[in-house]
Amino acid sequence: MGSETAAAAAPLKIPLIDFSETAPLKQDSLEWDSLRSQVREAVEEYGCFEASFDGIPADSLSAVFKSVKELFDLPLETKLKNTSKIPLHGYVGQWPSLPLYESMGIEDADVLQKVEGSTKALWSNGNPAFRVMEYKAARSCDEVRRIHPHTDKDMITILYQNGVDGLEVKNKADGQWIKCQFSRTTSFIVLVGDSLYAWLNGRVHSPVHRVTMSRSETRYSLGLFVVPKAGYVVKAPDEMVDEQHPLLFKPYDFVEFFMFYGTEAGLKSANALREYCGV
Ligand SMILES: O=C(O)CCC(=O)C(=O)O
Ligand SMILES: [Fe+2]
Repeated sequence: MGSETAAAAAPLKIPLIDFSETAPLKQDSLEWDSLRSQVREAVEEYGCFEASFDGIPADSLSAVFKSVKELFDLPLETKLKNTSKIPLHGYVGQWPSLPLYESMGIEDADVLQKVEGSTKALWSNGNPAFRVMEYKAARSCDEVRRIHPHTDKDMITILYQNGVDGLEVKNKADGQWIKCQFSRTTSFIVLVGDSLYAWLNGRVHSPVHRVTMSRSETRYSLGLFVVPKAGYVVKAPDEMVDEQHPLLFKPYDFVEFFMFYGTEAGLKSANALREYCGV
């Protein structure tokens, strides 16, 4: 009885999946099957999971955040040199509704080429975009919203942070906000985006998430956003559509949809993808 009460009161957590022990993975091995089932269950029930992977040297991780801090410490006019017509690519900041938030999307920089090189094998139709984000420390300790609730529009997002928590994911089962406490310094958060949800015709969950912080420490996060290449049409394969899973979205060009998302109507919409091409 006592333990049942304790379990009921325990804060909700997103699933933790450990990729460290099994690297490099052998396809169709027992470990492969077990990880595949864990990932499948996590993306169906939560739309996200914490991926722990200890294969990255600690000095690389600290060097990345040192460079990210230097990047955001640059004068505003320098940061504004990296702008883009595509929403959320290039420099984003100085928004009156999010005064403590800045981000820098890196498209054609050397960093991206390195990222692309190592991910091409995994996502041959993909075009990963890399974005680094800064959430400045607040003067008061009150909870302050740093990013409004939203779903990601891409296929998959992989996030890493500098040890300062803030990401919250809305639980599919009961709508409660789950605070993502990275349980290890070698953890990443993997989130399903709307385009994977559309491509798999609703078989995975694309979770609403936000960033809220009360700590008076600056948070840095790194995001790898896996998006389809320009001109790629996201279309659910026939085998994803049946009586129990009627087609949810008409085929759409990802970049054209993303441009719609960046318009006033797209940003205001509670569900931009449904509004753009819902059946
Ligand atoms: O900084 C984070 O942890 C999340 C950022 C995010 O949700 C986004 O950029 O879409
Ligand atoms: Fe997001």
